[in-house]
Amino acid sequence: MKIGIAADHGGFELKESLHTFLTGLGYEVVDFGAHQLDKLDDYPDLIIPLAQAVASREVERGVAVCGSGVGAAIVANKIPGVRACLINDHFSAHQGVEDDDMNLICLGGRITGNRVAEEFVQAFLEAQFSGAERHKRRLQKVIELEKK
Ligand SMILES: O=C(CO)[C@H](O)[C@H](O)COP(=O)(O)O
Repeated sequence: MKIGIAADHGGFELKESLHTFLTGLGYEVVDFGAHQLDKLDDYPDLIIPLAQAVASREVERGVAVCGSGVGAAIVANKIPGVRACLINDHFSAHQGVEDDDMNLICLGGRITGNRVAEEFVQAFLEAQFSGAERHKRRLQKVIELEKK
């Protein structure tokens, strides 16, 4: 599975750590930056290219990190086809995929420790959309809204 990752300065260290973790698990990782720590980064500059790559399916899923994960989630969800969420618990990391077909996970580099973040990301990547009729029906309503 090809995974895209991106972070601003608030998420840089966690993104670097997750890059190593994901490579170790055998995932192909596409790093959309930042490629060095720059305290003047603007998170949309890093997260939009990642979100576009998720929407176009250049990468199958995305991991976006900023200081809190909030800005990353806000901007990623502006890209049609992206279903991003800030994740701070293990249950939502997999249930967000199983029920809602979440395709981009957002994390707070100033909130979540590296080891816990690894567990969230692994749960996210190993989860699959259930395909249950009720979830498909709800997802379709989200897709219809996006078209308006
Ligand atoms: O979390 C974020 C957005 O949601 C940013 O990483 C955070 O706002 C950056 O703050 P600063 O420029 O003060 O380092």
